[in-house]
Amino acid sequence: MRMVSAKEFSDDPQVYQALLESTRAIPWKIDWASMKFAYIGPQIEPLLGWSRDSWRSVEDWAQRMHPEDRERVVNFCVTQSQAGADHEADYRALTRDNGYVWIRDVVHVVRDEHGVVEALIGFMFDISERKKTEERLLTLQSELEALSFKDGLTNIANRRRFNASLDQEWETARSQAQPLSLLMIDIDYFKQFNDLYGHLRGDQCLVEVAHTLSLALDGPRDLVARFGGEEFVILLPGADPDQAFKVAERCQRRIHKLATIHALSPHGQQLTVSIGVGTLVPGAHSQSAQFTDAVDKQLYAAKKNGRNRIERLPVGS
Ligand SMILES: Nc1nc2c(ncn2[C@@H]2O[C@H](COP(=O)(O)OP(=O)(O)OP(=O)(O)O)[C@@H](O)[C@H]2O)c(=O)[nH]1
Repeated sequence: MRMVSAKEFSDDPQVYQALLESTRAIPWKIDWASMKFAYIGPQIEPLLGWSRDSWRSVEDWAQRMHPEDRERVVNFCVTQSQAGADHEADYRALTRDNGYVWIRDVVHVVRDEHGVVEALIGFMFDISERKKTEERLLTLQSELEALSFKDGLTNIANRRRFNASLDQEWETARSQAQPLSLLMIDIDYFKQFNDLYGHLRGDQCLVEVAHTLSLALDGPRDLVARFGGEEFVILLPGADPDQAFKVAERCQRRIHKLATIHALSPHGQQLTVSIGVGTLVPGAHSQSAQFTDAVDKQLYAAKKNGRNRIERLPVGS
C-alpha cells in the first residue's frame, strides 16, 4: 500500500467529508449573518429522525429542544457566540417520534481575517448513555445519603442526622429569637431487660420504643433520633418549656400504653423511660454542645431520682 503524505491527505476534500460523515458526532455549520444551517451531517437523521434538509435555521434547532432546556441553552449559546467564545451546552433534542435524546453541542466560533464572526461550526454528540449513568449515580448518591442519616435498627434518624438538624435548628432559632427544646430519653433498666429476655427481644423493644416516640410528635420540623444504645433524642423547634414538657409527658404515656413487660422493673414490672427536658433561645454566645450537656444532666437527674420520671432545666437557665 502506498502511504499518502500528510499534505496530500489534508488537501483532499473527499477525505474530510468521508471523515466528517462517518464519525458518531454530527458536524454542522451555521452562517452567522443569516442564522441558517450551511451544513449538517447525514448522521442527524438516524439519530433524531428529522431529515437533513429540515434543518434550515437556528429556529429549527431551538424548536427541537426540550422546552425546559430551551431558554437556558439558547440564551447561553447566543451570549457566548456574540462574545466570540467557543462553548458547549447539554440539552434534550426532540426526536421525530416525540422522544428526546441528550445532546452535547460543542461550538466553535469562526472569524474572518478582521476578527468578525463569520460562522459557528460544531459537533453534536449523543450523550444519552452518559446522562443515564449520571442520573443512576445521582439516585444512588441520594439513596446513600438517606441511608447514612438513618439508624439501621429502628429506621428513625440516627445521631448524625440529629447533629445536622441541631446545627441547622440552632441557627434558625438564634436568628429568629425562637425557643428550641430538646428531650433526652433513656430506657430504664434496659441491661436487665436484655439479660432477661435476650438481645433479640431487646432489639425488637428498641424498634417499638422508636416507633412509639415518633407517634408522639406533631410539629412539622420535630425530629426523633436514636442517640445511641437505648437512648433517644427529640428536637422540638419553636416549642416553649410547657409545650416541651407536654411532649415529654405524652412520650411517657405512650410508652406506658405499650405495656411492655419488664419483670425486673420496680415500676409496675413494665418498661419505662426517664426523660431530661430543656428549652432555650440560643444567644450569640451560647453553644449547642453546652445545651445538650445540660439536658443530659437532667436525664441523669431523672435516673438518680428513681427513673420513670421527667426532669427539666429551670426556665431561663
Ligand atoms: N438489644 C440491644 N441492646 C442494646 C443496644 N444498644 C445498647 N443496648 C444495651 O442497653 C443496655 C444499657 O445498659 P445501661 O447503660 O447499664 O443502662 P440501663 O440498664 O438501662 O440502666 P439505666 O439507664 O440506669 O436505667 C446495655 O445492656 C446494652 O447492651 C441494641 O442495639 N440492642
